[in-house]
Amino acid sequence: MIHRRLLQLAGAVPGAILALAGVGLALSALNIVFAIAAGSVIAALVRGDHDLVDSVTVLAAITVVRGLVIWAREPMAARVGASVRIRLRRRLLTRLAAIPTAERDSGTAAATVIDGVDGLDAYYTRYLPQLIVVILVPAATVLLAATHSSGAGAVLAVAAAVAVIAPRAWDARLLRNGRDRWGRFTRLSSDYVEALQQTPLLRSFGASGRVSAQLSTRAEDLRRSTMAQLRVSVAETFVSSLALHLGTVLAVVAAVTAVISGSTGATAAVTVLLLARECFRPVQDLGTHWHAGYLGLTAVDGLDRLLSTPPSIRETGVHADPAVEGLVEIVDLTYRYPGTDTGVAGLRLRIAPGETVAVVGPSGSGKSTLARLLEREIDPDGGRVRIDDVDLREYTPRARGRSVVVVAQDPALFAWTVRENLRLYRPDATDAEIEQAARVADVHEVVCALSAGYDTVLAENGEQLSGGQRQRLAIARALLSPAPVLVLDEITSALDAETERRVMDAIAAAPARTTIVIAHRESACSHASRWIELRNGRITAAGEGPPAPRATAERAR
Ligand SMILES: Nc1ncnc2c1ncn2[C@@H]1O[C@H](COP(=O)(O)OP(=O)(O)OP(=O)(O)O)[C@@H](O)[C@H]1O
Repeated sequence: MIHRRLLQLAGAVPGAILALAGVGLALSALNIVFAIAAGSVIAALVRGDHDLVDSVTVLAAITVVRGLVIWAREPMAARVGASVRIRLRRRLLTRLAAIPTAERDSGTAAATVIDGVDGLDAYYTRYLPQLIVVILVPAATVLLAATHSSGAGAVLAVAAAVAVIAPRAWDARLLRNGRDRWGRFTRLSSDYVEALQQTPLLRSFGASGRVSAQLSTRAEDLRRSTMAQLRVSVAETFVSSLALHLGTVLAVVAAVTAVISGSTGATAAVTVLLLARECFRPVQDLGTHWHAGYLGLTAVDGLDRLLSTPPSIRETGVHADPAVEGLVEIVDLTYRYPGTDTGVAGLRLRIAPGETVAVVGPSGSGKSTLARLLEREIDPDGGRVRIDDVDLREYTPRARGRSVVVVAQDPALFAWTVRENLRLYRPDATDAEIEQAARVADVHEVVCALSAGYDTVLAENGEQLSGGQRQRLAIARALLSPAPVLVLDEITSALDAETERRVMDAIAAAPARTTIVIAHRESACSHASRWIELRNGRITAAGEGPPAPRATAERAR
């Protein structure tokens, strides 16, 4: 089955598929020559002719060349497969990066990017090249067999056609079952990812048993769906094999009948038998590759869905120079989450270079949405954010990353060394600069206490650290960034009052940057020269200096 969408998704593979098909054709040609040569050797033996040195040399040479071709084909197929997988994964990951975190389903995304793409490998590198071989080789073999016995040629032609065409009757069903199975598989993956992420929570609420029962039900659903698919697959293979075996027997019977009737020589029967094998070999191989490759076919919907999810942002900016001053202008900024009435509306704010502005407001008032817009995780429906007179959308991703850094409340850390994590925004930061940033963020002592200090490899998302330690590492990482605009989104929520004061004092004492502090607690805003208050996505109050403590407490309600 040729799936046009899969060909489009793979990109520039037709050349590579044709090359692999060429190798397959060369192998089949060698097999056919071998069959003809072997037929004449056997016929010569039957005739009592023992001068077989030349013929045996030819057979040995073909065997060696065949071995070499097979040896060359495997790395070639592996290379083509790897290049298709890399290209597809790059496209998928680029698209995933443009989908806001809240709209992603990690389990489905992981299943699609890992299993779905892996499943396609066999389709591109085995099935499609073999399809070309199947179109040409059986036809050539039938013609050759017909020169020895027209009856045998006719039988082979019918059997090969049945073996190739009959299983297609099940294709639609197979694809339908495959899609159903893929849907169940991705659902199970999502549930597993979620259960693994939330294991401590589930355990503490005594919900592990319930979730594990739900996982068992989903796993059973998947098993049933897989068995249904296998049943169709077995029926299809049975019909195909029957055609191949009956075809071989009937072709030989036809050739032997021709020999008995004297219309052809004894060599013909042997040659037809060997040619029948070569006529059906590609068809059998196609069946095998189909079963390996159609797993990928069933993933095509998932791939397509991911690739056609509209990105929340389009990277079309060409402004490659990062901002230097850090002048932030928010002009009539409006964003509504799709299908809701929530977000932010008509925000206007001008922040001078080096100024610190606090953004306060009750939960759900739009503070993090503003941070997302400043980071360009999402694009506004109306209005704009300008940094140093350039619209955020006009920066290239690299220039934007060097202009604004957002530190989130629950920052992401990688399973790299502490040093590599800290170098995220500035790969060329020296060890001394890294240590200095860690001291400013009050996390140097914590890092030194780790088994290998700055060379300690963190667990996934820095899970061996406390929430507050992770926050401070993220602050140190942001301080190392050359970006002149820093957005701190509830970064001290996990710190005690004393550590929060030290960290905020140190940030304020660090070289001046434009800083936007989003916080519930007034203690995090003590260095602000101005504050604004958001309610229901709008600026409802503003003032000079840090926000008043009482007012902040009221706002947080
Ligand atoms: N992905 C989303 N899809 C739909 N609505 C959302 C999404 N994220 C946030 N919202 C809604 O947008 C509004 C603003 O949310 P936002 O996260 O910006 O609030 P916040 O002020 O940062 O709250 P908090 O102080 O609790 O972090 C809320 O009403 C929230 O429910």
